[in-house]
Amino acid sequence: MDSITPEGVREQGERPRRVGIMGGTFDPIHTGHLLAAEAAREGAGLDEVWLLPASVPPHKQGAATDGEHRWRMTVAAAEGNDFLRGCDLELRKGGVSYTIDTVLLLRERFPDTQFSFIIGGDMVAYLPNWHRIDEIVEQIRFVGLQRPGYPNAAEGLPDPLRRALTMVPMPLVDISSTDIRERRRQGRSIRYLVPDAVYRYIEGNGLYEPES
Ligand SMILES: Nc1ncnc2c1ncn2[C@@H]1O[C@H](COP(=O)(O)OP(=O)(O)OP(=O)(O)O)[C@@H](O)[C@H]1O
Ligand SMILES: O=C(O)c1ccc[n+]([C@@H]2O[C@H](COP(=O)([O-])O)[C@@H](O)[C@H]2O)c1
Repeated sequence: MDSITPEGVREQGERPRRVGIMGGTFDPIHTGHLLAAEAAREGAGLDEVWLLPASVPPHKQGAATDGEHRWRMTVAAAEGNDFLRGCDLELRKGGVSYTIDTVLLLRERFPDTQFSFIIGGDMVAYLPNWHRIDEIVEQIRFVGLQRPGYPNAAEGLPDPLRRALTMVPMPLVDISSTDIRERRRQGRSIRYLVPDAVYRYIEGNGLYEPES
């Protein structure tokens, strides 16, 4: 039975902190990522979202920009938002960033935290192909960002994956890191596609410029 304090406030005990992990290559981190983090936080009732840049992403071809630059852009993107923070666990570890390894480490380091992994709607259908996905599903939940006007990708998934996934709505934001890199190569503007602090970092460090 819950106790009633002298002030009449019911004490229900603390619930575990809920943290969403938003993993990505973040080359560079952009406004679409931040809107996704915020939609997941609100839609899934998360207390915080941790932005986790991968060291070597498992399913991507080609080398990503140096991890230190991607980390600094991630920190810059999180600036000024108390619900957002960077997590450098995969960059510190190095090598290919399989989510199962990260999840096991996080569970060990933060046993009282409830973790969810946030993924874009385009990723949901590929979840069954993730390395040791059966073990990941035993450890954490997923939050998928539903694209408006698109069928719910979760419905095609087998159980228990389907049960482990919560879909939340997010406005369609047609921004990708690939497009941002391409714009820089062509000398076109990327202003407002990335947060101002990230824009200044990219300009200040001459990132994604055409090879001279
Ligand atoms: N515009 C967007 N809206 C919603 N989710 C996004 C968007 N862009 C990326 N994501 C999601 O963010 C996560 C990390 O994405 P990633 O860092 O690979 O960015 P990207 O823009 O897709 O990169 P690239 O163009 O280099 O493939 C993935 O789960 C991806 O689905
Ligand atoms: O572990 C896996 O097999 C796996 C396969 C594809 C993607 N992921 C993770 O999903 C996140 C988004 O990946 P990406 O390639 O869109 O940057 C990132 O944290 C990856 O490490 C993980």
